[in-house]
Amino acid sequence: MNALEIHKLSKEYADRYTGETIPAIGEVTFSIGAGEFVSVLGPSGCGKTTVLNIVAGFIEHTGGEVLVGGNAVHGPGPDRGVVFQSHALFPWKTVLGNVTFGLRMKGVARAQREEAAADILELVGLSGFERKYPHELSGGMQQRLGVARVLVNEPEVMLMDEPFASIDAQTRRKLQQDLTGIFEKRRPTVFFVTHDIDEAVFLSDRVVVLSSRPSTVAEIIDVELPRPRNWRDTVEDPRFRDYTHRIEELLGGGEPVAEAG
Ligand SMILES: Nc1ncnc2c1ncn2[C@@H]1O[C@H](COP(=O)(O)OP(=O)(O)OP(=O)(O)O)[C@@H](O)[C@H]1O
Repeated sequence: MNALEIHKLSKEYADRYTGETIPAIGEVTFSIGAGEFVSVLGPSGCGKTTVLNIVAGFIEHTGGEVLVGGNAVHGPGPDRGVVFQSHALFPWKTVLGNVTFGLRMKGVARAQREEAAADILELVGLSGFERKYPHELSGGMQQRLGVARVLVNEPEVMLMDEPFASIDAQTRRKLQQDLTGIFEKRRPTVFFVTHDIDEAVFLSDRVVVLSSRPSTVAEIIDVELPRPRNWRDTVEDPRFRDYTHRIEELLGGGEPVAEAG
């Protein structure tokens, strides 16, 4: 069974002033297998965040179906964990308090939640920072804490909406590398929204490219690059450029790739 199934999803917004109907998502169908990393890319305003927010249960869809672990989505739930761009950490809680919050809500005993938190903090490179507060961490560390906080709850699907968008280019590369390492060790199911083609190809098993609004799936690219991945080796693989060129073409921003021969 797929961890996430999106079937003929559509969404219309009503314009707040005119009441006019705005079709945001035309018809989108794709699925994500358990333990798979799938990115969604598309032109600005095509509805990527809308799809993610529907899967998260933050907004209702107009048509079609979204299933998480076989159950229809009609609101937020603990089977989905969202990593926000702006971290959404609790500023008054320590690193440990932020990571264990979800487990506490689920009634997991203290010893068990602290053990789970220790594992996750080790995985994301935040061991030793348990007693710090979010404001004492760098932007990159806060982002890793955001990932840890979601991962520790072992959601059916982890949703990430441009988590690195507000981070400087240098740190961003490092965080992408870290996220790949975390993914390869834990294999969560990830639905990742991004504008960055290189990022999508580097991180993903598959990239879903959406058309402009009202969006449909233009193409799904299977990224057959070996894991474990690191930036240096991955960009040197000629297939990496083939994938990014193909996506550029689909988004209408790149030169057509010359036919071989
Ligand atoms: N609450 C809303 N009311 C009306 N229209 C909306 C609302 N939210 C989004 N839209 C419209 O729906 C379309 C899709 O928006 P969405 O933010 O999902 O796109 P996106 O692909 O994530 O955009 P970007 O690439 O710029 O982040 C846009 O045209 C947007 O203006």
